[in-house]
Amino acid sequence: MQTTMPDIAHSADALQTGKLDWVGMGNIELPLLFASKGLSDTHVTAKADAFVNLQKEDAKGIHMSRLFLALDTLSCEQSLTPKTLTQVLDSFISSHQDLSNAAKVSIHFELPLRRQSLLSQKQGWKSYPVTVTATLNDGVARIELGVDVTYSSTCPCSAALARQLIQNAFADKFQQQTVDTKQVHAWLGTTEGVLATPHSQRSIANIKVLLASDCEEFDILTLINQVENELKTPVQAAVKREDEQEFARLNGQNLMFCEDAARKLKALFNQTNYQDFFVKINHYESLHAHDAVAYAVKGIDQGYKA
Ligand SMILES: Nc1nc2c(ncn2[C@@H]2O[C@H](COP(=O)(O)OP(=O)(O)OP(=O)(O)O)[C@@H](O)[C@H]2O)c(=O)[nH]1
Repeated sequence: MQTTMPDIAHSADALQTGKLDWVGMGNIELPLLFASKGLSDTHVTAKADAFVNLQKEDAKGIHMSRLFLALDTLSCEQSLTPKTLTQVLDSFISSHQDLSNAAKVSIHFELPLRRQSLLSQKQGWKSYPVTVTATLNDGVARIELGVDVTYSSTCPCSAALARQLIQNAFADKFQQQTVDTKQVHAWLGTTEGVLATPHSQRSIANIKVLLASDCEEFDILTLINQVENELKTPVQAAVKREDEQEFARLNGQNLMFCEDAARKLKALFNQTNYQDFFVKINHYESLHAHDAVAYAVKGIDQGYKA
């Protein structure tokens, strides 16, 4: 004899009634094919958080399996694009008629990209943490793209202090009026000559941009290239000595406090078509045990808050 299975979400009373902002699942394992302009579709091992609101006050709960299965269709039958993401959200809501009128999905993954070395024409893999978040509220979709870009920042204050020590050492060493160029050249090549170096640190820019509402494809490559070209000192993949020397030059010519990095990216994003942007700069100090941090947003009404 076949018995009907209990369906608590439909039949049971809520212990306490009331609306909820978001209900769903976190950390869903989700292999995906990520599609983005200028890249071949890339298999990524993503984790997703999926939610709907619960606006029916006396409903026991939402139907988690319906969210899960909509994401599974995205994983098995489609690639991740703004359009398929919006379809997922549509399906979250259409499968929760009477219960929900808002849906949200957030997908995180590491995107491996081939990156060119600075001078030696070599290439290597570099992985970028990417987050795609989409919401659908009363039929209005909002898609944002987030990425963390790692770079090196050399302290301008430390560089000035180091230069002063070098000047003082030079004055001590070469007290005569005229100096022999060859002798100075050789001396500059010793650790006695350049007796101090400024400190620099691995730094991370957390970027979030709100895509234009008619955006049909992701363009993560342009976003990453824009940020790296602006900061000038991204962490490298393949490095030969000539690349390392160029990296040292770029660091010396692009000294920056966290304020400088935040202002540069703010100026950059103010010239783009993104509806809104959020920047958090983290300089993981090597001078201090704490971090230097700066935030910047576009500053529009109802937009990102710092
Ligand atoms: N709503 C809700 N479901 C949960 C929770 N934890 C686990 N689940 C389980 O998620 C499972 C899937 O729920 P449903 O989507 O309603 O499953 P179903 O009734 O087989 O699917 P439908 O026939 O489409 O309604 C159920 O077995 C729930 O017990 C929770 O905290 N809230």
